[in-house]
Amino acid sequence: MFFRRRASVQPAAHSIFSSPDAQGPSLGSCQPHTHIMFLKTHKTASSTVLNMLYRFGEERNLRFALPLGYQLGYPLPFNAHRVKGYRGPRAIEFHIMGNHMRFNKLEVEKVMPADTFYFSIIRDPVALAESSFAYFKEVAPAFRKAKGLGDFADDPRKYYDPRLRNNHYSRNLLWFDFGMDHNANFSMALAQRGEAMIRRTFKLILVSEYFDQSMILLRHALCWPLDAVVSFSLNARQQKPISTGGMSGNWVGKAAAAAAIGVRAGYSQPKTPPNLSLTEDQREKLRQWNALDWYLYKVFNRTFWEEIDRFGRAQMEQEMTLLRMRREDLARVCLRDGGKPVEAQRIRDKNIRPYQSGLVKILGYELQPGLDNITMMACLRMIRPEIQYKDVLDTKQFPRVPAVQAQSGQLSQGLMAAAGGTFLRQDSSRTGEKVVRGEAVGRTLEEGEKDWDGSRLMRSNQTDTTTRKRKVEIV
Ligand SMILES: Nc1ncnc2c1ncn2[C@@H]1O[C@H](COP(=O)(O)OS(=O)(=O)O)[C@@H](OP(=O)(O)O)[C@H]1O
Repeated sequence: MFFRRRASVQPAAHSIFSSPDAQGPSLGSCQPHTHIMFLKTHKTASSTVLNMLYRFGEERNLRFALPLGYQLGYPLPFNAHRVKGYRGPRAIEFHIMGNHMRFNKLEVEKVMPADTFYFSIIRDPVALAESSFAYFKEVAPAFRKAKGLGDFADDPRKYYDPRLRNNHYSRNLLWFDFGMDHNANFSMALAQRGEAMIRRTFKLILVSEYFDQSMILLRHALCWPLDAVVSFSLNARQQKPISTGGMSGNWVGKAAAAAAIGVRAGYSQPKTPPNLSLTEDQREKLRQWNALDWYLYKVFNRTFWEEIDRFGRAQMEQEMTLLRMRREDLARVCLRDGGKPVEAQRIRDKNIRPYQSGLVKILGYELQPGLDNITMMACLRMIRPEIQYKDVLDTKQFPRVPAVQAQSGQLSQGLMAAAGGTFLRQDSSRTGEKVVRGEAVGRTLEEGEKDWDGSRLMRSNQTDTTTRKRKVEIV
């Protein structure tokens, strides 16, 4: 039985979110899809897409198939037991699944209903490599050893060892995320088999470079109101080099900064920004190195434009105009400084600072001051970074029992510092190192066995009786 209630926060009558523009052009008599699986590929604008799913689901009290940590077992192939609250294949209880995973269809089908709409997003492998190099430079050994992306592109095999953990970020990352062997030699037969596998499952493949067109196709496929697909770009990289010195030059994560707790040696040292410049020859070499991804990009890009032709180019133009106007209107209302993304340490509200990775700054937003409560909440949803948003949803889906923690006194020192209703969770599951500040929790954790990546799995006394393990990651 699905859990459905009226949205807890309705836009106020005078709020921009309740204006007729929020609905967008008519979609006819279709019913909005609420069973959705989004394969969150890396460095493809997937955090922006996930934010929309989070908002849509939260506003309608839909249930998310959330990870125990921040990713669904990634980079291991997905296993249904990675979903918090999973109670076996016959208990289908989730509406939306969208956190990072390495796709594994049979396991996903244990969690999601049969009528689930599957979609994903891809990006040009050269642009994806730039983003991945900047973000995972310190995490993927192949990138770490290279001076710049150009050096890597010139001779990837000099840097690449397929046996080393996290090197998947440096080769055919899309192919890997779709659950296939990213080290396989390219052949047309193999590429076509992979393509066919994706087509069998995924009803829509969006293209990051055509984000607005993607949103219009998505809105029509899901039968969603316009506002549900209006977004501000999240997880964007600052394009200019970072300054050095002080916190501004080496921002290390909000909880780490706030709590001054251990970060990996050297992480707080000033860093030279990575050299991402590429010659045309190097770009071509990257396409060859990522030949499986390049194949996927070409074939699904073609399909994407065929879909737009079926949709109608003129109608696409009209709807994109409305989408962009709406985004500008919402930015004017919601965002400070005319909506420009800002460096994390300039964001006064620490709870909405984006997680930082690699040698570049990841930008976020500040809310316009003085908003009424309802508008403020709706605006906040649009800019809340992925990690913090997952924590909010987790707390809603799994309300915590404060008494348990107080009674047990079993809190693992250094792993969680519960004070004043907050705790620090150290998470290496997503990219390598990460420290996240969460809201009040009332659960007891005991140290358990180690997970595949060396991070610890914790036994958890939580209200959800079926989920026994909770990952608490060590920096
Ligand atoms: N709306 C929109 N349109 C186009 N591109 C966008 C959009 N939103 C985010 N981005 C860019 O996507 C990159 C981040 O991707 P992800 O969120 O998938 O990264 S992650 O894997 O979750 O870390 C990151 O790319 P780079 O800036 O090149 O690193 C973002 O700028």
